[in-house]
Amino acid sequence: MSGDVAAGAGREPFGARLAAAMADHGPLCVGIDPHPVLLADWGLTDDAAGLRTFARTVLDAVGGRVAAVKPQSALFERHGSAGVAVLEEVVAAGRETGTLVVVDAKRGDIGSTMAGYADAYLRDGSPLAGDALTVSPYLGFGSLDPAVDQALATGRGLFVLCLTSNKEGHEVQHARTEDGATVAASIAARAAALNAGLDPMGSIGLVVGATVGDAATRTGTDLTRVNGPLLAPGVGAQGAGQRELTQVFGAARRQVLASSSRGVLAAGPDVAALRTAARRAADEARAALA
Ligand SMILES: O=C(O)c1cc(=O)[nH]c(=O)n1[C@@H]1O[C@H](COP(=O)(O)O)[C@@H](O)[C@H]1O
Repeated sequence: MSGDVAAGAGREPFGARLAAAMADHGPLCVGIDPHPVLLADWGLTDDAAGLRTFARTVLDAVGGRVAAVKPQSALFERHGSAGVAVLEEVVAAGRETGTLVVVDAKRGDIGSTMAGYADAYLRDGSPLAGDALTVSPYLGFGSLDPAVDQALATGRGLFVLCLTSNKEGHEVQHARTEDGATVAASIAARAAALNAGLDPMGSIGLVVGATVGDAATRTGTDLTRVNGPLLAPGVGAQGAGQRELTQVFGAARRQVLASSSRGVLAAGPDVAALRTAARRAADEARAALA
């Protein structure tokens, strides 16, 4: 495994593609999270047909206009194979719009099983393979090796959970490892090693919630050395805004891809209103992270 494996299928590495998309459209990822309550608000049924209309509406509004979209797998899986089939359609349709697709499935397992997830979410030709996948390193960062290898070989990316936006995350992420470093700091250091020397940035990103306050400082997590994208959920519905983005990321802010789901989706189902909400969120993120 190394950080400079050539991208497969002639595709530029994810880190380079994301850097270009963020420069073009602003540092915003719009989450496609079809919560039951949102489906009801939009006048849609809580079934596969409702999911399809919901996701297509979001893509009509923001496809080709934002840096990335992030379908939340759990909310498609709720409907079993019919929901997963819609997720596959969303991945394909999102990629056709030219917007990068981050599949938010937070996968993590022992290495041999992780290879299966890597095939499912990161292999060329797999119907669930977007441009990047969220993964969980809490079975040990090395357990993610199959996903790292597959991502780097196919020009895809990973977002590894590091300092998550939920209030319980500190129980694990602030704990200390055998060498005395915090779990979060050691995860960031492993990502940094994989991204070292890559320009404009590597493809192994981290998830650092915009809600975590000064957790990076308190855990000794040096985000400025990661040289990879920092996905920052928590913007909007979880309470983070421009001030939090600036405070949490400091000197690492140029690597940040702010992520908002309900904060944008609440403007639906009107396509123009969704587009305006996404534009506003992207402009705010750009200003906060400039
Ligand atoms: O990996 C994620 O995207 C993620 C990590 C994290 O620490 N916190 C977090 O909220 N998320 C996801 O980001 C989305 C947040 O949605 P909103 O709170 O509606 O903006 C959900 O799909 C979450 O699962």
